[in-house]
Amino acid sequence: MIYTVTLNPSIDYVVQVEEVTLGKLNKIHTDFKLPGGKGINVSRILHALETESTALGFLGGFTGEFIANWLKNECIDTDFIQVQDDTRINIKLKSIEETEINGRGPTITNEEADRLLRKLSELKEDDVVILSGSKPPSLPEDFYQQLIKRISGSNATFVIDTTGKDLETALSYKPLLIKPNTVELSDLFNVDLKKQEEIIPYGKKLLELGAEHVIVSMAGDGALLFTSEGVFRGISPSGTVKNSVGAGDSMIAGFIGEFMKSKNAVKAFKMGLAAGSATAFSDDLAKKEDILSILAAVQVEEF
Ligand SMILES: Nc1ncnc2c1ncn2[C@@H]1O[C@H](COP(=O)(O)OP(=O)(O)OP(=O)(O)O)[C@@H](O)[C@H]1O
Ligand SMILES: O=P(O)(O)OC[C@@]1(O)O[C@H](CO)[C@@H](O)[C@@H]1O
Repeated sequence: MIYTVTLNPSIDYVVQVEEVTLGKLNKIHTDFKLPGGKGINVSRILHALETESTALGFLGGFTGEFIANWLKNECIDTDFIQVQDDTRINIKLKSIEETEINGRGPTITNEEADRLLRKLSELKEDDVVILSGSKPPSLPEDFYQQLIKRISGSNATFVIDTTGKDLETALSYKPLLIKPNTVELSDLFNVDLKKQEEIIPYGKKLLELGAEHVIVSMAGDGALLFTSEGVFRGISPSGTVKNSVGAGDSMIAGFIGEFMKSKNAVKAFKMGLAAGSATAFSDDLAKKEDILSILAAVQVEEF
């Protein structure tokens, strides 16, 4: 079974404003609301690709209800811990450039946090848990580590898509996949990585530190896959970018959905690249037909 964990879900409030002027009244051209949060996005793409998962994490208030209803309508299995405080609203402002304003997230009480920890003590060996996104600040600093210990204690595997210390600490527990983007990788090693050649030694280092597969995503420039078999470069197909929010989550879902079936990392990487680009070319997350039509155009070569 695949589980996704979103500690800090959101309503993504997507607003289009022709030109934003700070300090003035700006009128919205179009707007819409989507369920957001990285693990939830992964569950939605997995479902689009006909791989079922259960979405876990914390949801609260009217905003949490919006997300729960949306996922129910999409027939996605969920088992969220209900919290007292409201789930956050993240603003995705589309203008000449894309600007994101993300909330800090609700207060999670110790009792609510414990309920999630207990849930993750009941896993089976062949379960995979995808841990994605930021933590609300009220959770303990080492909360991801506490979750990973439970997962590893059940001999289940995990994927982690987060940043900084949480990502660094997770490596020694041998994640099946990590997917930093270029900025996140640069931050992790306190360097400024720009070219693909510069990224290679750091991707390899992440394998040495414990990750089984590493994808370094580079938005429109594609991605690099690092495995014990070698390093592979994936080229993104070109298209009209509508919304890059969730492209990284789609890439993880594409990879894991395919890897769970074939155990073939290069084949899974191709599906990840297709799902990432298909989402970048869609208003919401990609649909199955968009992903499959892009898959044929995805190119992967050994680096
Ligand atoms: N502009 C684009 N054109 C084509 N493909 C894209 C574009 N942006 C993203 N993708 C695809 O999606 C993958 C993941 O995108 P990106 O590197 O932006 O991840 P991310 O930073 O984790 O994104 P996010 O946090 O917005 O979900 C890329 O490696 C690429 O395959
Ligand atoms: O604050 P986090 O958890 O790092 O990121 C949250 C978020 O920006 O990530 C998703 C896209 O990847 C969005 O749906 C959501 O708003």
